[in-house]
Amino acid sequence: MTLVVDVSRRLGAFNLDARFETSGRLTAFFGHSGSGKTTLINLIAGLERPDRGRIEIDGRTLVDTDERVFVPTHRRRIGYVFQDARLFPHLTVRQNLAYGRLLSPRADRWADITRIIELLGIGHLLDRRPARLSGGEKSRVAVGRALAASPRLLLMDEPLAALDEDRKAEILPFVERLRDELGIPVVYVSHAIAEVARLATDVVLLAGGRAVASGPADEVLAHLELSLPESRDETAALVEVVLEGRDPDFGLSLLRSPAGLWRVSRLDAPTGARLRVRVRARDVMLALDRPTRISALNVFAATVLGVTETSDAPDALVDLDAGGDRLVARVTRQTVATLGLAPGVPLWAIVKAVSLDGTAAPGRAPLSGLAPTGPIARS
Ligand SMILES: Nc1ncnc2c1ncn2[C@@H]1O[C@H](COP(=O)(O)OP(=O)(O)OP(=O)(O)O)[C@@H](O)[C@H]1O
Repeated sequence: MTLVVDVSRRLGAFNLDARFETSGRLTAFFGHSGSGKTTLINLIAGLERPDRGRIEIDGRTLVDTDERVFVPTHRRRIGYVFQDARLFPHLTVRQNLAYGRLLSPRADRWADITRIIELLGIGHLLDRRPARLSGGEKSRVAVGRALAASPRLLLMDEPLAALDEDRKAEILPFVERLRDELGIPVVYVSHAIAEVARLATDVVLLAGGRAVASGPADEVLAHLELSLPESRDETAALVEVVLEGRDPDFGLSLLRSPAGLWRVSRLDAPTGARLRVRVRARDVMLALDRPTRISALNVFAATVLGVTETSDAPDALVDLDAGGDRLVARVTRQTVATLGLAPGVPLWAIVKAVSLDGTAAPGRAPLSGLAPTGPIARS
């Protein structure tokens, strides 16, 4: 799916003026509160009209103010999961799902309800009414009802916002299954970076009503602070690893990626699990000589790909290639000068900590078995 957006919309004092294109399997709209995320998905869903502009999905125009095209919401075939589940309270789960199905024209129905029920793990809830469901169960049923309408695109507006951490952890694997097994493109609104890092294949960053960056998740998050200076500490590389096993002597988990072997605190996942770890720029140090006798366990040979000055004057971001893995380090501009950091310079990257968001790598996810661990593994 390719989603093309170029729209303006004024709401009181707020001006949305966003332009981007995405073909992601799961595109996250990430931005702080009030940045325009909900306004944008309301425009895509057809719940609001832009003052100016155009929205297209796979070449099909949904809105074009110049051409006076406005496809009404019910003809767009877009599923919408709201922050609150908005289930019909007087209907059972089964009837809520059946209602979703009724919304789709017979000829366009691809949704297999049995498969959706299995995928979301809601088979045991079918005869209950929403009042007898937990928050997490309501969210899963709301996703099921949206899918039952055989949408071409699923919009999810902070579907986990009302849930506590345990319930969130329960739902995230289901979102991963949607992304990886159902093949339906998802736009997922969030202001939680760990969720975005875990789920997104692509990211659109919103700030003050503008799309300030968009592209593959790893590229956007590696330069996050260039577009959102306030998210400085979250600037990070995403590294796909395989859990190779456990170090018998010290109980550390061993992760393998093209850069080499990573040692992190014990991770509760099956051997062979494919995971995505987040390596923050602030947690990577650089050395021209191979460091010896240091406390950090994860030291990788790398080459400088580029140096970018940040808006914070003393700092720079250094992009690195570590055997095929992309890493990013934040150092001072003085360090750039002293070490002579420039494209092609070989060096050593010392990783001080790795974030484990209970993350399954997009497209190659194990379906279960990964319980989220503490957020940071010191190494
Ligand atoms: N109908 C309206 N009239 C006036 N201002 C509005 C209206 N709807 C939204 N706004 C304003 O537009 C801005 C963007 O709102 P929006 O809900 O799109 O942000 P958001 O990024 O989704 O925020 P959050 O993460 O808090 O849900 C906010 O400043 C909001 O107050």
